[in-house]
Amino acid sequence: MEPKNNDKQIAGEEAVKFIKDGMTIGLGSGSTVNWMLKKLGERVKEGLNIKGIPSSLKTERLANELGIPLTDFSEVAQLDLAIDGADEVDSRLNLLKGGGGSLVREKIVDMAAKELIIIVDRSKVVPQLGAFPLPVEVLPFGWELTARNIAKLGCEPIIRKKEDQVFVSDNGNYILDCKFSAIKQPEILHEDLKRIVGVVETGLFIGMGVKVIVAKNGEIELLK
Ligand SMILES: O=C[C@H](O)[C@H](O)[C@H](O)COP(=O)(O)O
Repeated sequence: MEPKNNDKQIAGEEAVKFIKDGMTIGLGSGSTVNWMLKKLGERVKEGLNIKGIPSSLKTERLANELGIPLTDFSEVAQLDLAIDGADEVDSRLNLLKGGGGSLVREKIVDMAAKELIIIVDRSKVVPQLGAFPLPVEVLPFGWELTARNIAKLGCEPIIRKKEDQVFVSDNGNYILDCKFSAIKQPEILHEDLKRIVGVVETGLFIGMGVKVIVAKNGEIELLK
């Protein structure tokens, strides 16, 4: 059996086949996207003419190292394509994202794209979202109160930490990882969370009409 990392690489590299000359591309975040960026960097060196908008500072750094030209929303109103990873994909192709803490910028970038391709290994495909704790980005001010209000929706929010320090997102905010027993109605949960003052965005990406490239044991499957 191929190691899982290889499947991330296979899914990432497959997505680059959808990138055409002249496109403006949303560049997602995470380890699977990093494989896509490496392949895209090679294509750019060979002469492919594209511009990307990164969805995180990490992606921006890697894209710069790889020589991928970048732009931003002061110059671009709509992206031709966005390519992003996910932590879970359900049977209706709803997504749970934000394991790396990049959910807000990812949602802005992904929603600005005419087409969104999600790249995952098979372990991310689940019948129902929610085994992975749902990342919710919140304002630092009063985050404890925001967390108590979120808890009323049926979860125990945990403040995300990195090396014993509170994790701070690219936007200067905190992330609450919210473990619900199951997320049966993601649309409703997303709306309920967004009504809580202090919540910036949730990691639920619902009904975005995505194509999903799934790699399993070296084989590719396309879900849409
Ligand atoms: O905030 C991070 C993003 O939503 C990632 O796209 C997601 O966590 C998947 O990451 P990976 O490809 O590393 O599993």
